[in-house]
Amino acid sequence: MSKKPHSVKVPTQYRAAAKILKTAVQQQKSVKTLIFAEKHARARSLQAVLKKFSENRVAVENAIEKTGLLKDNPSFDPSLAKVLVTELAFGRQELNGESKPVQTVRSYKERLLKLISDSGFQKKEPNPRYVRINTNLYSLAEALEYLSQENWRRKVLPADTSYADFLTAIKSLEEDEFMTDMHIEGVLIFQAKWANYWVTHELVHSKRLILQNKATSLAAELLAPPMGATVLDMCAAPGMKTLHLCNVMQNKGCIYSVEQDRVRYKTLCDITEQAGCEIVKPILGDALNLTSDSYEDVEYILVDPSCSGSGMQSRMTVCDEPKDDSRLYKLQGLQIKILSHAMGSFPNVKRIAYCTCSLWKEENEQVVERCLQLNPSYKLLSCKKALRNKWHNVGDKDYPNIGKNCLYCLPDSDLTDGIFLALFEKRREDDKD
Ligand SMILES: C[S@@+](CC[C@H](N)C(=O)[O-])C[C@H]1O[C@@H](n2cnc3c(N)ncnc32)[C@H](O)[C@@H]1O
Repeated sequence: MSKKPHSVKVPTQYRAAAKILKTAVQQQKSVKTLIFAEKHARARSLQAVLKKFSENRVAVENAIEKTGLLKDNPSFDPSLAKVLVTELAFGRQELNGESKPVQTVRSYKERLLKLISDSGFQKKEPNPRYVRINTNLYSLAEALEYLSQENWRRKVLPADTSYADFLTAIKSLEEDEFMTDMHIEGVLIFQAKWANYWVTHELVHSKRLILQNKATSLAAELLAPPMGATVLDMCAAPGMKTLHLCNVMQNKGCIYSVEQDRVRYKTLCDITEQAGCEIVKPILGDALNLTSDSYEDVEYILVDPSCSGSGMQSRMTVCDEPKDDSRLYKLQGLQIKILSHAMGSFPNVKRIAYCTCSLWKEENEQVVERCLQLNPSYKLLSCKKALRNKWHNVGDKDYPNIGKNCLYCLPDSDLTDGIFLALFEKRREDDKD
């Protein structure tokens, strides 16, 4: 009796990507976390194809539906179809092997590509690559000297440039050009095409340069603790803002950096040590348990609590993400608890910065509103004024006296990740408002 021939297997890489996609959609899990857990030798190529799918999801899903690929082939795994069509249209533009699913997608190639090009689908231009100088280890002068030696051209704008003109200048950066940021000293801006170039750069490995989005660098910039100050970072890991605070304070003073998650605490310790932070005291524990007995000297506090992350541009969205009210409600409760604890527990505090990488009002304006009600000894400062009015996006005007003082970074208009920021100051006895 003749043996049934073995069917040709789908290459592991496509199967692994499809499995991740399926789990991410069905279990609402983060693609990045799933890739990390996969321990697949080719994590990079998995990441590449899934990122391409996330960027071109509408076009891929539309083309699959209109060609009838899944209807004609009912046993075809829809996640695998999405991976293969993405690779064919937006990735390597060819498929490996002779497995049945690969052959099927190849047979639809012309129709798929025509539908995608006819749809006029325009991929959103990615935002620029921001690189921040870690002044613990490297100076602005050294960085500029290095870039000039490497033939990068610095695009310099006049000192009175408006914010709108600054944004236009970023959009028209040439391939070999870079700019320095108009709000945060030591933030360098490159075309998005250099994103991966910097990931593997020696200056980044040695922590002299830090890959940190401009939006998240605004928190330490606006809190602005002076040299020698005592600062409490209540939600600190992995430590990006602790490190920036350390730079703002020129590595002089004291930063208590609190993190409750043991694994993330270890990362916080490693990063701050490698980055040359001499004033950081990492603390493993719940920030809600800190009392003024041990932290009476705290003058400045950063509150950057866990949030929905809805503003993060590096997240890979692989399906429609409806607003999850019950999750937001829980997060809001924790955010109010932590910010209110910051306001109520430390007698010598002068300023507090609250930030989230969420664009939901529930985690932003509503938290600020509630904490001001609970802690009337604090008032809001205008973030826009602190940026010399060179800013466009503020909070929602439906929150009187709150919205206008808060700040949003919005991906499409500010060319950054999406974040929210509020800055509080302790009232003096004679303060009216
Ligand atoms: C948004 S992340 C902070 C990012 C960090 N500020 C940075 O810039 O790298 C929030 C962190 O706060 C931690 N966290 C949440 N609630 C906490 C609490 N009550 N006490 C201490 N850490 C907390 C979480 O484990 C998480 O690592």
